[in-house]
Amino acid sequence: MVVAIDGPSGSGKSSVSRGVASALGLAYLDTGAMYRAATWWCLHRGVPLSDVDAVAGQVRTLPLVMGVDPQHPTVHVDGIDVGEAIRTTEISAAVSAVATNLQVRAELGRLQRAEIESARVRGRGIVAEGRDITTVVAPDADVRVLLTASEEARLARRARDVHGSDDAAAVEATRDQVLRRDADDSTVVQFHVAADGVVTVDSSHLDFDQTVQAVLDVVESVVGPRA
Ligand SMILES: Nc1ncnc2c1ncn2[C@@H]1O[C@H](COP(=O)(O)OP(=O)(O)O)[C@@H](O)[C@H]1O
Ligand SMILES: Nc1ccn([C@H]2C[C@H](O)[C@@H](COP(=O)(O)OP(=O)(O)O)O2)c(=O)n1
Repeated sequence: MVVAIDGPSGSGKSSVSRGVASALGLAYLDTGAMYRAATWWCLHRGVPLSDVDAVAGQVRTLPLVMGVDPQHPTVHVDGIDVGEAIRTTEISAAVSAVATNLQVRAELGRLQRAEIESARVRGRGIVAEGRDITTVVAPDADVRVLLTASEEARLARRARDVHGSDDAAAVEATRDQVLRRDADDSTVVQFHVAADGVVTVDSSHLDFDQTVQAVLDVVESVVGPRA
């Protein structure tokens, strides 16, 4: 089974997808981490992100290994564990420049399809999450979900993650990496409105466990009850 989940920043894609994958015994692919790893690789190699062709060339050499265990997802580039390095504010601020490069999207989309196919062939199935999984990377997925949440809820969640608080100052400090990044990313991929056949789950008024359950309910409604 392939489950595709898209949505904006802070909607809960990564955490909820991991919860769903764990509950169903599926692999888990964080495609945002692949764009972050590509950004890290270009900066590590001194490639200016404004040079579209140089970035695309560098990403074609990306020696990326994604660990797809939902309990312990990992990201290695050239043998280096970059799991923490790709979550820094520097990468969060820079990643849209790489994610809006259409040559990069073609290359990473190819890698993502290969990961999904390899999970399918191994008979394990996978939950893949990002911005264009339901529409471009795996439009034929068995289950397709758009996970949304109000701007207010998304900002508060990210503020708690990054600053340990959701007071006004923390929310303001988070605005760039949530709303500006979504606005930039939206110029090349549409993840605010569900495409045909994609089920919307709005997590604004749900807690984490309720959101995982809501997605599991969608899975069950599409593929039937689990054995
Ligand atoms: N339904 C929810 N209610 C409250 N907090 C949530 C919910 N879903 C996710 N979170 C929390 O919000 C934060 C952002 O979630 P994350 O999975 O990183 O979102 P995304 O991958 O969409 O950016 C995390 O700390 C996560 O635990
Ligand atoms: N399938 C995808 C996944 C992520 N991206 C882009 C969008 C984001 O700016 C970056 C990082 O994604 P990530 O899911 O880690 O972002 P969050 O911080 O969880 O909101 O990559 C994309 O363009 N397409």
